[in-house]
Parts: sequence; C-alpha cells; structure tokens
Amino acid sequence: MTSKSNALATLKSHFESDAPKDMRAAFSNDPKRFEKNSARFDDLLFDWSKCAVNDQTLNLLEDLALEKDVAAKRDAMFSGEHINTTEDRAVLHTALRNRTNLPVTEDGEDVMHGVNAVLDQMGSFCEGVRSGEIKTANGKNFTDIVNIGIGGSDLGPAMAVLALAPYHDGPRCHFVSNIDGAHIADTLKNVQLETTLFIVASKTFTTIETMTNAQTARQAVVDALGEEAVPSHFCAVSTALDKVAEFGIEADRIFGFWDWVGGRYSLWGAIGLPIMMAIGAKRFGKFLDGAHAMDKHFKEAPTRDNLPMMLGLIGYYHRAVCDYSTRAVIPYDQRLSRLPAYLQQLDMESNGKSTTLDSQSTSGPSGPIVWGEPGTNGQHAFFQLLHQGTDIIPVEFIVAATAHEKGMDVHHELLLANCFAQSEALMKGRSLEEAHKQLTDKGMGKAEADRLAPHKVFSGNRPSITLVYEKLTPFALGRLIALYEHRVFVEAQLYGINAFDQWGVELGKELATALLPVVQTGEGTGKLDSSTAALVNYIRSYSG
Ligand SMILES: O=P(O)(O)OC[C@H]1O[C@H](O)[C@H](O)[C@@H](O)[C@@H]1O
Repeated sequence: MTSKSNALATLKSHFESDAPKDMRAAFSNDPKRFEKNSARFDDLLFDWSKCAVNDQTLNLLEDLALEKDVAAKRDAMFSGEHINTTEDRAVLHTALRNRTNLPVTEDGEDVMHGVNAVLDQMGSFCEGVRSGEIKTANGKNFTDIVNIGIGGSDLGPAMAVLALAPYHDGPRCHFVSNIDGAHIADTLKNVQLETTLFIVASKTFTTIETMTNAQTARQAVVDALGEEAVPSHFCAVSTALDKVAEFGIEADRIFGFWDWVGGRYSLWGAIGLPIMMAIGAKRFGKFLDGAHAMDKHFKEAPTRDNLPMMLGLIGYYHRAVCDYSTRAVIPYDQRLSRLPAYLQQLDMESNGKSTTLDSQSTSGPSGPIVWGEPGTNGQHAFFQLLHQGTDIIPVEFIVAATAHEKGMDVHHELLLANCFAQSEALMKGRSLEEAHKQLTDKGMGKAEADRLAPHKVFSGNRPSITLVYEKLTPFALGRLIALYEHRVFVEAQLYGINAFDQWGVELGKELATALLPVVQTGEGTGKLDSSTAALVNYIRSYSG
C-alpha cells in the first residue's frame, strides 16, 4: 500500500506517466477492457471503461480508499455515530429505508420505532387522500397536491414524482419553491383551491421562502373557502413540530423526521409525502427497497465490485488527480430531467467545502461543479463544447435498457443509439488525417480540405461513464439515488471533509435578512458598499 502522505502524489504522477493516453489503443490492446472496468449489481451496470484508467490506476485508488478508511467511515455512518461533527449529529437517512427492520441506534435509542410510525402515518394519510376517504372541507375528493418547500424539501420529491410518471395514479402534484411570487401565483392559477391539499415541507420550519409561500397559500384558502377550511387543506412535514403547531396545522396532519436526516437526504421519509401521494404507499415501499438494496451492496461488496465505491473513486480521480473541475450528468431519460438539479444539491451542498474535518484548509480541490440536462436535448445545445471545447468534462450517461412506452420502440432505439454514440465519440475522437480523408473522399480539393479539416477534428480520449438499468421503476430510481448519495459520501472521505453540513448557505441568508428593510424603505444604504447601495437605489426608483 502507498504510504499515507504519498497516495495522491503517486496517483498524480501515475496520471502524468502511466495512465492510458490513447483510449482507442487501450481498447484494441485489451479485449477484456470492458470486463475489467465495469461492475454490475443485478440489472444495474456501471461502465467506466471509457475513462483513462488501467489496472494500476484502480489499484492506487483502492489503496487510497484504504488509506482514507472509507469502509470504516461508511460503517460509522450506518451505525449512527455522530459523523456530522460540525453539527454533532448522526447521519442516518439509511434508517429511513432500513427494510430489514433490524434496530438502528442513535445515542442508544432504536430509531426504527419512530421511522416505522411515520411511514405508517404517511401510508394511512396518502391512501386516505388517494381513495377519497379523506375529503376536502366541502366533502369532495382531493384532485391536486401543492408541495411548498425548497432545497431538500423540494428537489427530491419534484425529481422523483416526474421520474415515476408511469406509476402516477394519485392526485396531480405541483411544487412551489421560489420566493418569487410568480411561482405560487402561477401554481394557484392552475389548481382549484376547493380540491387542493397543501403540504408545507420544511425541516426547520423557518425557511423564509417556504414560510412566505405557505402564508400566501393559507390566505388564498381562507379567502376562497374560509378559515375553517385550513385544517382540511394543509398538512406539514418537519423536524420542528412545535413551530408547525404554531402555524395552525392539526397534530394528525404533521409528519415528522429527525435532525439525523440531512435536508438533501430526506426524500426517503416524510419529505417523500408527495411521492407517496403520487404513486401510493406500496410503490413507495419499492422505492425504499431499491435504496436499501444499494445500502446493502455498499456495505458488503468488495471495492472493485462496489458501485458507490467505484463511482466515488472515479469521480475523485477526475476531480483531484486529473483536475477536471466539472462533471456533466446526462440522463438519456426525459423523466430524469430534474435529476441534475437534484444532484447539484446532493453533491455540491455536500462536497463544495474548503475546510477539512480537522478544521484546516483543504490542500487541493474538493467537490466538482455538477451540471447537466437530459439527452438527446443536450446534444443540440452544449455537447459541442464537450467534444471540442478546451476543457475536459467527464460525462455521466444514465439510461434504461427498456422504456415504459409501448409501440414506440424506435424512440427508445434512437435514444440508446445516441447515448452510446456520444460516449463512443468522446472516447474515439477523429484525427486530422481521418477528417481530411473524409473530406477528400467526398470530392473536396486538397487546399479546401486542409482549411476545413482542423475544424472537424475531435481530440477524443474524453472520459465518460455509463450507467444502465433495465427500466426506471420505483425500485430502480431508489437504487440510483442511493448510489449517488453513497458516491458523494465516498468522495467526501477522500477529500477529508464533512459532507453533511452546509454553512456556506448561511451568509447570504443573514445578509438578505439585513437588506430586507433597506429594500423596503430605502433607508440605510449609506452603510452598504457602493454597488449594493446603487442597486437598491435603482430598484427603488421604479417602486412607486
Ligand atoms: O427544509 P428546510 O429547513 O426548509 O430547508 C430547505 C433548504 O434550505 C437550506 O438553505 C439548506 O441549504 C438546504 O440544505 C435545505 O434543504
């Protein structure tokens, strides 16, 4: 094993000298390249063979994982240790999907009693609403659900409800997050208040966006249906049960969770209420089963076969060793179009840090910028830069082997062909000679081909990974999200940072609170920097 201080340096010099440079050659020299550089967990295939790694790279990465004690830290997380050291909290979102029901203890207490009780409460409520047993204030069936929440109280459920559209047989679901009044106003225009249930979702129940939107929704219900309709049309999800009660929500309509569930890891419990409303309690159970299966795999599989470990190690390699600062996540699945936004919070709020667990500055980079859009749409927008731009951006392709749509095979065949073709093109590229020959073969003169060919060169050797699963079922979605959660965890251990706090969101919130009266009255601009003062004065010149 590499000595402690040298692991990263060894990897860097390996990257410079011994790692594959010519991927076409790497494939043609080794017919087993795919077998050696891919792993499967049931129907979920992870192919990293188009990344510039070889056996030695993987050995060095495995050494690094050992050196950083990733396995022991993983076990500490699952066993309820307070690994979120800056907030002195356990990290137990995995308990929300602990389908074995074996005890999970946090500070000596088995959390599974509470987890199961909330899951049961969610099940009865959702099935009551879905069946029409639970009625509106006027005795009608609910047709629409509006989830009011932001960040982790919005992105996960919004992403999953869209992803699982083929299983959606409950009320229509809408999501309001932005403080911009346009969001709630446009949403309220699209629903009948008389048959709408509002879910106020906030871990802390203090988030200004959510509280403001909730008050606006409450007022709309009061105006349309009267104060007495509020209890029938509102429910809440939070860890701050006292604050929810103050809002006026009935105790049996409050769904709790715990401070050991991070906001961006919370869709497995009460924050998942809109998902359960949409697809029902049974299918929500399958969603949890999928995540639980990934948890078990993460805990048990040897590193080389362990999908979260390998995804984390490859991700770390690209960021910390190769110095690629972003990664693109491109689901070839329209229903996963909110996955990149969801992963942005999961990954960037977790690993976008520059202070290590022992309160020192990180010595190198930490988490990358995560971005993306669904394929094939991205191909007609930003893929130009992925193929020929000056930055190398590792791409993560995500695709299902089969579609839900019947009688539309050609759509899915084209989707798959495009997905695989993009990773092939990134890897293979096109040399100057090939570009030149293509042009002259078409009858172009040499001088014109000399001029045009350089524009048609693709450097190739651009890394991508591909994740393929059979079909986007609730189980497959749960498993995929848990894979990404654990990948973020693995990378955090390699960077030596705490993935579970988010102090970086605080300063902006504090300054917004201080600026609100200045924006409202125009008084106090003298204490501001000249840019902020001028911006305030400028907008005030437009407010009557
Ligand atoms: O669920 P809430 O307490 O309302 O928090 C909503 C979101 O806001 C915060 O600013 C955090 O950055 C997020 O991690 C969190 O998910």
